[in-house]
Amino acid sequence: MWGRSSQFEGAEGNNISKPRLVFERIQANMGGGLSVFRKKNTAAADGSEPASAKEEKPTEESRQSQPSREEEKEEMVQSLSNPVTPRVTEQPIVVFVLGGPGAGKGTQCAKIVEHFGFEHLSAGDLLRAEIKSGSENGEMIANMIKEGRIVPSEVTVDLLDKAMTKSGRSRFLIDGFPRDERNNQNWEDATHLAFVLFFEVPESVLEERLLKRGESSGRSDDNIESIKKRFHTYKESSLPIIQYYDAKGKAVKINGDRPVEEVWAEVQEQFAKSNIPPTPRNNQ
Ligand SMILES: Nc1ncnc2c1ncn2[C@@H]1O[C@H](COP(=O)(O)OP(=O)(O)OP(=O)(O)O)[C@@H](O)[C@H]1O
Ligand SMILES: O=c1ccn([C@@H]2O[C@H](COP(=O)(O)O)[C@@H](O)[C@H]2O)c(=O)[nH]1
Repeated sequence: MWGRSSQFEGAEGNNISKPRLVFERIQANMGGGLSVFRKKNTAAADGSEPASAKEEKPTEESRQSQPSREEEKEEMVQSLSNPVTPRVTEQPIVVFVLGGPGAGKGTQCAKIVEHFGFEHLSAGDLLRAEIKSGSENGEMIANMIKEGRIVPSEVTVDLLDKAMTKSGRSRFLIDGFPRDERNNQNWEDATHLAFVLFFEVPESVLEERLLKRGESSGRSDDNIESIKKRFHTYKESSLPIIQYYDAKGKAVKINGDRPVEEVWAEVQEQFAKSNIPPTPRNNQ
């Protein structure tokens, strides 16, 4: 599918189903934050299966307590005219930043933040912060990261969701997510996905970069055992997501195997081509 041959070729015929965009949009002023993720039918933190359809069937009582269409419309009109919460009038803009481990996602995101006023949310950073916070999921997350495995979607989307809400911003660079089909299915269309930046870098170069970074990063997964496992997970689970977005015409492939400034020049071109206005960070 990709023009340039890469060591990271996804599994042949991997058929990613279209995300089911069915979760009700919960906007900031409609009770409880900017929730952009579908929260139903996600796996539990221990990886167990979601609640059964039976459990989710509405009862007569719950049906009666549901607002009618008219009530919902009225609520929406009121929320739109509420001057305290103007954000509901626009969909948040999202750019996914994907690529293999060490492809330069974080490096380029830092530059994009400076020039284009995005909020940078690295899923990996959020998970590492969760470990440090002493959360009950900390040990499980730490193990998954060391093993190069993907943390249960519910945990990651919850962290992203909270970070988006807390930021109070309207344009987001989501770095290192979605990483597999489950992550992708949890994404809700309350945001506008502008495009997906995909940094393509040969595996040998990635390995060299990560080992170098490991000399000072202190990351539990910047060692050769973890790196090999991360590459495996990337090829098996993450590349098909990039291919899915490519098929939708959303992926922008960038050769990341060049000096940082050369990569950055192309990233800038891409942002200039998109219709996202360059807003300085403090004007958001
Ligand atoms: N274009 C580049 N050329 C050479 N080295 C680079 C380039 N971009 C980033 N690096 C270096 O490679 C390492 C990995 O970069 P970075 O942390 O930005 O990657 P990443 O994709 O965010 O990684 P991860 O997925 O592991 O979080 C860092 O040490 C960084 O300084
Ligand atoms: O959506 C995500 C993002 C990350 N992980 C886990 O974290 C590590 C490190 O991620 P980086 O993007 O390299 O910082 C990754 O290998 C996964 O174990 C995740 O599970 N889900």
